[in-house]
Amino acid sequence: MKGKTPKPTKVRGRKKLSNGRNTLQLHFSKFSLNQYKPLPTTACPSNTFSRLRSMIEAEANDSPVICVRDTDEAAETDSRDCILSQDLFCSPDYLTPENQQIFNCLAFNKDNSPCPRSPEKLTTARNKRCRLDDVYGKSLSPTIFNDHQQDVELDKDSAAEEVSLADEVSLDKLIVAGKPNPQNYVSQSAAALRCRAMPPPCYRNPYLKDVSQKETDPFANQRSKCAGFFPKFTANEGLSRYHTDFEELEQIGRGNFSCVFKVLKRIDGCLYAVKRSTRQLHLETERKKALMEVQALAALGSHENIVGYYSSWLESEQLYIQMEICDHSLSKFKGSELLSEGQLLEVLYQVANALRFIHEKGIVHLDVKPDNIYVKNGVYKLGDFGCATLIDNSLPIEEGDARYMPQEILNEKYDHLDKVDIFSLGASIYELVRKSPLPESRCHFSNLKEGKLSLLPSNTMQFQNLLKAMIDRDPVKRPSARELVENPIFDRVLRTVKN
Ligand SMILES: Nc1ncnc2c1ncn2[C@@H]1O[C@H](COP(=O)(O)OP(=O)(O)OP(=O)(O)O)[C@@H](O)[C@H]1O
Ligand SMILES: [Mg+2]
Repeated sequence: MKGKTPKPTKVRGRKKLSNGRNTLQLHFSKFSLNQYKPLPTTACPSNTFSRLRSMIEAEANDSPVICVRDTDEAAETDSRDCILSQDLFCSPDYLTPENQQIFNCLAFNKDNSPCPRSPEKLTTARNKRCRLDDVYGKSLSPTIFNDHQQDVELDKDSAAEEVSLADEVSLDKLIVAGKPNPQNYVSQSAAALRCRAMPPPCYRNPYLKDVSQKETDPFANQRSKCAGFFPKFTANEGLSRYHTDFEELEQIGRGNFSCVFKVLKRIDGCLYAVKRSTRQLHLETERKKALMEVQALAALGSHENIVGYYSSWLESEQLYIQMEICDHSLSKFKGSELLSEGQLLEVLYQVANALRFIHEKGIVHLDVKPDNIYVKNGVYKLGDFGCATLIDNSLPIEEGDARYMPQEILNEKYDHLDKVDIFSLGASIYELVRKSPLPESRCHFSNLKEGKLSLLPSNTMQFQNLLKAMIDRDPVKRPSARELVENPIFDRVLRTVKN
């Protein structure tokens, strides 16, 4: 079709551009990386490259055929073919000479010409063979890989096989060599590259029963054979997503398991909080456990009184969670500033609202405490879902800070998990009223766990009775989150908000 840009097709590691009528040929087939010496900018053959550029433009404009033959081999090739060297345009980064300046000469970006596209995935036998060659290290100069690296030999029979794409990344056929065959080998770097090509597994979100029934990992078999090859992305390798995407400004918090940083996201210029696990999660079981926090946040979706969740990823075996940034947590008020009853009712109402939302979704928090309630522009938000679990007791339970836990959970009775959150919220408010931290030792806080509150002379009886109900020894007698937000005591709060 006139003016239609031809679709690139990958042939034997080269890019073919042809619309059948107008043809453009570019040959660099003898352009070996070993031979390549970067040209000084002044010595750049600008004529050749400007011709190259005008040919590409002519091709896009459906102009007449122009052929440039830079090599002898090019002359032998069918003039209807149009080949751009795969080595030139589609090499993995580690093959590219460090100081390569060829694109400077092409200056493609100046006129916003599109970047060369990655080759499309083909299923032809020729293509697969070509890729197999790569695995065997034939098509890559051995000098590019480190010769001193340990070689891994491939099963010879597999050389003739047509492999599927999944097979390409399979190391089923790799056997640690007794005697390396120089023809049939793949260096560890190449094997590692194959492993890198595997997408990470899809974890099942246990909080979304209907959506993700099972984990999907089509590469599970191959993955197990790649142990030791998985990349450990670090800042040193320049592959850190954290450092690529964010500018770290300052540390704003630290918990038992993580550090939280105030960061600037480079691409959108906005501030976020990024929480990074302090421990490295070496085992899959550890990773899955840590992931439950983000899975809970993701399953919940957004709510004004829950800290906003944006994204998460694993890097250097640590979990990173990108969240909405808040001003500070309520622990700031412990023992120092006095919060009025009106302010405390505000906290109570908003956090109860968050609890109502999460309980209705079948999730419980299990670590409600002032440290995990954040404030942003006067709005209170529940954060740190590291202990979140399902209300129906179908997931493992790891209770949070023992100071805020009711007796039944310490006795491992998990029948009313939603009421555990109610108790913890009551205990948190009680702590803020008293301005002194709840005692660490068990005997000292046994009164609270018995449902006993000391008198709070500066607070109304209505307020004290509500707190007392929230920390009742019997979980059944505690109000639910819904009953809590519907309590007439909050009419005051709502009236103030409306005004
Ligand atoms: N989104 C946020 N905005 C502002 N500060 C935050 C945010 N998230 C966490 N923080 C701060 O970082 C501290 C630690 O965060 P968090 O409680 O999530 O870590 P943790 O290791 O899971 O803690 P814990 O010891 O309670 O299990 C919080 O108490 C709070 O002060
Ligand atoms: Mg915390």
